[in-house]
Amino acid sequence: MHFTKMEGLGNDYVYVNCFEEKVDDPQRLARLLSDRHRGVGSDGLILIGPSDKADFSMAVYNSDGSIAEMCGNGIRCVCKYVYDNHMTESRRISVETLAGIKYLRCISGDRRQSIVTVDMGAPEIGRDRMTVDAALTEKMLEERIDVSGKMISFIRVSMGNPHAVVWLDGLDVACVTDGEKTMSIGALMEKHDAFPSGTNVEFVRVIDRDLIQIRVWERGSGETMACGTGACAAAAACMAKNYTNNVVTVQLGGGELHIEYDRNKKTINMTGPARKVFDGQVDIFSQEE
Ligand SMILES: N[C@@H](CCC[C@H](N)C(=O)O)C(=O)O
Repeated sequence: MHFTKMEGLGNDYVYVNCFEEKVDDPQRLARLLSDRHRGVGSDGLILIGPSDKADFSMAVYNSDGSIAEMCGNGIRCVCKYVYDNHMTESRRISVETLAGIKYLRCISGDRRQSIVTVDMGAPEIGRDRMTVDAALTEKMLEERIDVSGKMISFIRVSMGNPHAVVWLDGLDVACVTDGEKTMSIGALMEKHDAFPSGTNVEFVRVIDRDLIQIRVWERGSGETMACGTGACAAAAACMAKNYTNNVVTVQLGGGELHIEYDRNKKTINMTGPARKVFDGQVDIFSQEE
């Protein structure tokens, strides 16, 4: 089976072109290929296929094989993949995902790297799934849960997939940045009863009204170098709390994303890089879990 490894800010996935390849058990394949010691090594698997509603479809599997509705860094790479492989001649494409149809524009690029903007749709904030503007007028957006004896406040945000945004102020920094302990809060929140479908967790530090820094514990993949939907969720939560302006730079371990909230459409645009790492070929029958 042919595949391409691609990454956005170090959030890396194995991409398979399902116009040409048949994948019988994508969840198992995701686990096999994502293994950083016995496989290709990635945060998950992304299948690019046909769609009757959009130009292409994208299916996302985390490294543990679980299904995700959407992947922000991954979808920018899909845009680069289909353009570079002449599957479209247009720099503007639509992609069907489990979180709806997303619209993308490849702004610039060469063989190695492209810059892509994605309309990520409307963030839904809090239990009542409010828009950013509606949430701005609300006082009680935050929820509190007991995570292994520690009370953690967070804001629930859906970008089509679930997120919990936690501010670092007031939280002992060591407990989210310190090796295994980072994992413990993120990992415990991911599987907490408060999130029936699990959750991604963003740990946010607001630098000023134009800049935030985040680390993300991803559902199904653990801590990653970057998360596109996580950056949008964190930015939306900051805007809803009036901590930042409507245009914000999000710094992640692997680099920066530019996030813009469109007041008229109520949607978020995300701009960032998409890079090809290498093409490869794998004999999936010889792979064992
Ligand atoms: N890395 C992604 C998100 C991938 C899916 C996520 N782990 C989930 O299960 O929802 C991104 O860039 O958005």
